This record gives sequence, structure tokens and C-alpha cells, in this order.
Amino acid sequence: MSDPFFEQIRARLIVSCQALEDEPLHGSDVMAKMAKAAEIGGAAAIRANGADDVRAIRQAVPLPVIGLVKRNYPDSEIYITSTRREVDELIEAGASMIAFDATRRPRPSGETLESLIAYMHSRGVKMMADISTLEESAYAASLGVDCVSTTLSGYTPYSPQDPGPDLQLIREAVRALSIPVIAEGKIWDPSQAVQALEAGAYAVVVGSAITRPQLIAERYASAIRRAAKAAQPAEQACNEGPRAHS
Ligand SMILES: CC(=O)N[C@H](C=O)[C@@H](O)[C@H](O)[C@H](O)COP(=O)(O)O
Repeated sequence: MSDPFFEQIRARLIVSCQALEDEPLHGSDVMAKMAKAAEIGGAAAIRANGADDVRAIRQAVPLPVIGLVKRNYPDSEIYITSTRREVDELIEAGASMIAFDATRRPRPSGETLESLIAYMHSRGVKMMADISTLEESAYAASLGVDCVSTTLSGYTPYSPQDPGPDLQLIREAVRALSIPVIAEGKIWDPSQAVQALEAGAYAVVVGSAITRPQLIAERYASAIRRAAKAAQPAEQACNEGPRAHS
């Protein structure tokens, strides 16, 4: 593939810099700093939520920004770039590629997956299809998206609910598709990123493990709590000392 964007991200790290309103790091200024840190750390591109964050990040770093808009609608479970309204916002903000929910669940505002992809085609924008299963990846590819990302595995009720990345989906999608398959979702460790690449992923997106400190802290705190709890009976026995025989 000779597309400069895809050349730039080949076998590289993409950092997802996202903080929703209820998260402590919410705010475009903070996300722009996160993106700067990611760039210094070696990221080849940034994934970001919302037109304001896309704009701020584009000003802060010379990296391509994959944009999405998370917005809840009352009549749909889909919340990642659900309709052309979000697509327009991202194009306006200068996103290099648009990430969107490419599951076949009902979309809000009478939009369909097919109509949304056709609209993005007509606007000439690159498309990253966020999918949760092999079947969804194949269908999105047949509609002409530029790449698929395993973002939604574990986030639809019918996909595997595992704690780690869906390496099997990556492997199967790579085998089945002729477009890049991006590994995304639940990658917490550099070794998992390497496994994803070994499974054939074209690039790897890491979010929470780099940019959501409250989740990172929680992992440490709960591991420490678990270890302390497991050590308790032994400690108690130690403190009590040998029992005197009566
Ligand atoms: C399911 C969903 O809404 N995923 C979102 C998609 O943009 C983000 O909240 C994730 O942080 C991103 O996909 C990266 O994944 P992880 O944070 O696991 O590295």
C-alpha cells in the first residue's frame, strides 16, 4: 500500500488520547499534552474523541489524528460516530481518518451502516471501521472501508468478553481481509502489542494503558490489595507464633 498515511502507521503504535466528561483528565488542553507525550514516546498517530480534541491535538503534534465522536442517542446502542452529523464535525476539525462503529446494530436518526459509509465515500475521507467480530470486519471491508480495527470486541454482547486483546479475531481478520487490520482494545502490556503484531496486525492502538491514569492506578491498587489479602493468614500465623501444646 503506497498511501502515505498507511505507510506512516505500518507496524507502529497509535495512542488513543481520550477522556470523557466524567473522567479527571477531560479537556482538550490535557488531551493535547497527552498527545505530545505520546509523540515523544514514539507514537506514529493519535486516536481522539470529539472535534475540539482533534483540533487541539492537530495543533500540538505533527501526527495524523484518527477522529471519532462519542455521542449517546436515546434510540441506539451505538455511540462511536453514529451518523453523518459526527462525520461532518470530524471533517471540519481536520481528522486524517474517521473511526466509526461498523457493527450492524440499528443506528440513530434513520442512519444505516451502508448509508454512513456511502456518505464518507462521497466526502472522500478515510475510514477506520470499528468492529467486534470477523463477520462485521468482512462486511465493512465489502463496503469499501480503508481498514478495520478490533476496538469493539468485548463491547458488543455477542463478542468474546475477555480481559485481554482479541488475538484470535486479529488472526482471522488478517487471513480473511485484504485491507489493514488494526489491533485495538484491552492492550495493557507491550508484550500484548507485540503479540498483536505477530498475529498480523498492521498497527496497534493503545489507549487506557497509556492515557487513563485512574485505570492504571486502579490496577496497581487492586493487585496490591489482593496480594495483601493473600498474605494475611500467613502473617497472622507468624504474629501468633508457635502454639503452645497443652
Ligand atoms: C470500546 C470503546 O468505546 N473504545 C473507545 C474507542 O475509541 C476507547 O474508549 C478506547 O480507549 C480505545 O478503543 C482504546 O482501547 P483501550 O483503552 O482498551 O486500549
